[in-house]
Amino acid sequence: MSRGRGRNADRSRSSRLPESVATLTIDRIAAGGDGVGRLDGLAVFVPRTAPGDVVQVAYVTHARHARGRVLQVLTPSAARVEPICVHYTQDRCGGCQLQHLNADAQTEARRHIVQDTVARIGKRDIPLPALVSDVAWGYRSRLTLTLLRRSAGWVGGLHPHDDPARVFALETCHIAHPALVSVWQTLRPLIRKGSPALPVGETLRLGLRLDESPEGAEATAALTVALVVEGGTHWPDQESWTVAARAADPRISGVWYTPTAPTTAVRDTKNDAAPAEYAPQAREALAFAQVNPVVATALRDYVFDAVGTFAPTRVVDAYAGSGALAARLATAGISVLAIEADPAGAASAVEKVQVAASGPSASSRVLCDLVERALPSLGSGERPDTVVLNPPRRGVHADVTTWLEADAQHGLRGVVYISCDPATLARDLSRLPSWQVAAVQCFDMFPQTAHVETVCVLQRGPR
Ligand SMILES: C[S@@+](CC[C@H](N)C(=O)[O-])C[C@H]1O[C@@H](n2cnc3c(N)ncnc32)[C@H](O)[C@@H]1O
Repeated sequence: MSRGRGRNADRSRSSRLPESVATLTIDRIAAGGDGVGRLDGLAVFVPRTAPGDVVQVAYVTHARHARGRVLQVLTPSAARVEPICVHYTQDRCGGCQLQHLNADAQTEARRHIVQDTVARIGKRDIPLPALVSDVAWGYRSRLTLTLLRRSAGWVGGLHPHDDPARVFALETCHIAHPALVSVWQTLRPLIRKGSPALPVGETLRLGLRLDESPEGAEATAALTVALVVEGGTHWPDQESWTVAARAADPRISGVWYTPTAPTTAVRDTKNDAAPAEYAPQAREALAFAQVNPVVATALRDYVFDAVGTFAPTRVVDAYAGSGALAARLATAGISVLAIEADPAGAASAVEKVQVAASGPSASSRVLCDLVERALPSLGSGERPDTVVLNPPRRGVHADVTTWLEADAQHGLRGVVYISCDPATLARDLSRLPSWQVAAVQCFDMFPQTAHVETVCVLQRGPR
């Protein structure tokens, strides 16, 4: 996250600073997906390069590193392949970072990103993690586009990696499920025309989300797609727009609208204090379904087994989403406390856990609260022996790591941390000196990108 902000700040500074030109060899892929080479010890980050490339670059030096752009590939790496998406080359689409690398090179890049980041930020040495992979294309069950108002109508698309203020018109996306792409192609004329009107505003986000996991669906033709429109102040024409959209494509199951800056009040179930404010980022409420359902199933199995290694009787499932793991643990006879801040997610978790809990897991329950507030206020009889953490990209609040470190938690035997951002995982590990990494495994949830999902199993002991 911080690296993303850093890159944007670098980008705007770079546009004002003079460039130098040099030839360099790319050694590795850094977190974020840029290739890195060295010039007299100075690390130069160059997007869209491959380990082994010899490139001529124009670069700008910042405090402790430099950022470059390729002028010419002098000797291409053997790991290079021709990207299959026209937007990757023609529009420099920022959605994928590694389409120009073959599958093996992508796998190595993601494994090393995790290992290097944990060493650099977390100050821990871990073995090079294995990566569980499945399909490389058409895997995304969600597609989020930016809509920009034009003099007449709207343009909808994604941002170039080197110009986040610009939006190019998206025609296709090879990592999104074909049903999403096909619904988007049907919707484009309606959006371009701007009638019926979209919400009142200049910039909107449009999310397309498969209602059902493609695994479970008989065929792509049977899939339906929910639309989530975000931004603007209000949407007087929502009803007529919805009618027009569904007439254009009957696969659209519904249209949800959230004006700019959604904020949800979180009920303090403990002491009835004034509700805390919880602002779901990037509409986390609608993100319960994993982006890549096939790999998500492998990940859930791994997490379930990892929890089992601690022979738990009482588990906290923190950042529980809609409660799939909590319900599975309760079905296995484990008493679970699921904590989820989003009221819609928590409500869905309540339904699942109620059905699953019986016998030894009958005391299972769901708390709609912030994890950083709920954990420190657990009573002594409620303390878990195992904790699952599955936070959003920003990682866990410092109060959570403080709680995991506290002496009072000595009954706690294991932590299973699921992370979609190696940098925040590494930061959180650096705050957990009394926990050692017992196992680490990566999941290829986002092929063609530099993103990777990591599960880190922690047990008590010197690091
Ligand atoms: C990465 S998702 C994980 C969801 C779920 N465990 C799963 O596997 O699908 C993170 C979840 O944490 C919730 N969340 C974010 N910040 C939170 C906080 N501070 N306290 C409690 N829940 C939070 C989000 O609403 C979201 O459901």
